[in-house]
Amino acid sequence: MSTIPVKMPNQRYDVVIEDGLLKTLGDRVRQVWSPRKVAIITDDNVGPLYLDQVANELTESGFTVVTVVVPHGEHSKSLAQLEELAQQLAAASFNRTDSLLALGGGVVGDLTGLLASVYMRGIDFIQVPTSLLAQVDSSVGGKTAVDVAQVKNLLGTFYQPDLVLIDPQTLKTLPQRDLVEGYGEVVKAGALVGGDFWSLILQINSPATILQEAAKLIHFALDFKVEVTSQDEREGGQRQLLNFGHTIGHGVESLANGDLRHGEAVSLGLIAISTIFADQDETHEVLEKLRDRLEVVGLPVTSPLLADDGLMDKIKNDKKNRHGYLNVVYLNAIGQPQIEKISLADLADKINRAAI
Ligand SMILES: NC(=O)c1ccc[n+]([C@@H]2O[C@H](COP(=O)([O-])OP(=O)(O)OC[C@H]3O[C@@H](n4cnc5c(N)ncnc54)[C@H](O)[C@@H]3O)[C@@H](O)[C@H]2O)c1
Ligand SMILES: O=C(O)C(=O)C[C@@H](O)[C@H](O)[C@H](O)COP(=O)(O)O
Ligand SMILES: [Zn+2]
Repeated sequence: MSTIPVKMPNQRYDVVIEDGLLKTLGDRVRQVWSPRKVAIITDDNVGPLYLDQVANELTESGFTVVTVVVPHGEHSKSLAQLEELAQQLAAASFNRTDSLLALGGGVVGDLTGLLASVYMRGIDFIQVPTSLLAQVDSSVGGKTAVDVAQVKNLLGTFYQPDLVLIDPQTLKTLPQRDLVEGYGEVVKAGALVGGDFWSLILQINSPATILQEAAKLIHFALDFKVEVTSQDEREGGQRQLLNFGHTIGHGVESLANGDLRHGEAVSLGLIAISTIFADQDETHEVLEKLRDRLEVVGLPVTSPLLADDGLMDKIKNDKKNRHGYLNVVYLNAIGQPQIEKISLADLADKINRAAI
């Protein structure tokens, strides 16, 4: 068992990582919350696997449990779904003393976090991430969101959970495609950090090894994410590094309209941005190292969507767009990231010329 304390400017919370943690979830939650009504929000894949266990744990610890199951997949990160959930909470008479628990992947986490931040102007919530992506990235740091107008995360808030409970054992039921896509965010983080984290990534040669090394990967990724987000919650500076691969990645993810998982889109985005900046021996080496690590587990490194006429239209909606200029992240070497300001016109030109 290990606990990573997260100290935000106005709040602190713990990230607890432990095999089999779901079995003691009630006690853990009781350490941060008094008895109250709790809505567990999950999806229709995760629900049948873990909802009864989590609901029983909470009930036995004195909580009154309401359960809500949304359809799995990115399409549930929508305003319509958010409104439906708010109506369900209102129908169950939830008020400011009641709380939410997100049980699932990044979709459930982002949606539940946003709901918690706006329901009655803010109620408490806990993250119980069950996908690799959510365990290494989305459950920590407080970004919440839904997609609107086919723009990723267009509406969202910064809103921190009271607790993050990670049971790596849940990854055993994760389908292989979802395990591997989550690993796209791990490669992103490992390439930013370098050192021992990257050395571990060099040992991962198959989906099976991702699973074997999951606990270590979660620790490395979250140590980094906690450090960055606790110093720059609102993404004014270093937090922008976590968007490595996302400028073009989010563009292709939106174009794919649900056919690409987020981590797959990030994989494409990491290669695309690294190709654009591969103008010296060192940056060429970075590109080849990333390609090797992504390809070896079956992540996509090229897609016709990168040549789609609509790509720049999606990219211009990026939150990092300031008056036609974007801050993009690339690596001078593994572990040596750089944030670079570039005009949209220049980026469009580079994407066309790179022929990724
Ligand atoms: N807030 C953040 O900082 C942040 C960071 C990265 C990604 N995200 C967002 O996260 C989302 C992607 O998250 P994701 O990849 O977890 O997708 P997801 O939530 O759709 O989960 C992937 C699939 O795995 C299933 N699943 C999850 N856990 C399971 C388990 N233990 N056993 C069996 N099936 C399981 C889900 O039902 C789903 O079908 C995207 O919307 C992305 O934008 C947010
Ligand atoms: O936590 C962050 O900051 C990140 O950028 C992590 C990303 O992996 C994640 O996909 C995030 O949701 C992207 O946020 P956005 O602000 O680009 O929508
Ligand atoms: Zn991401």
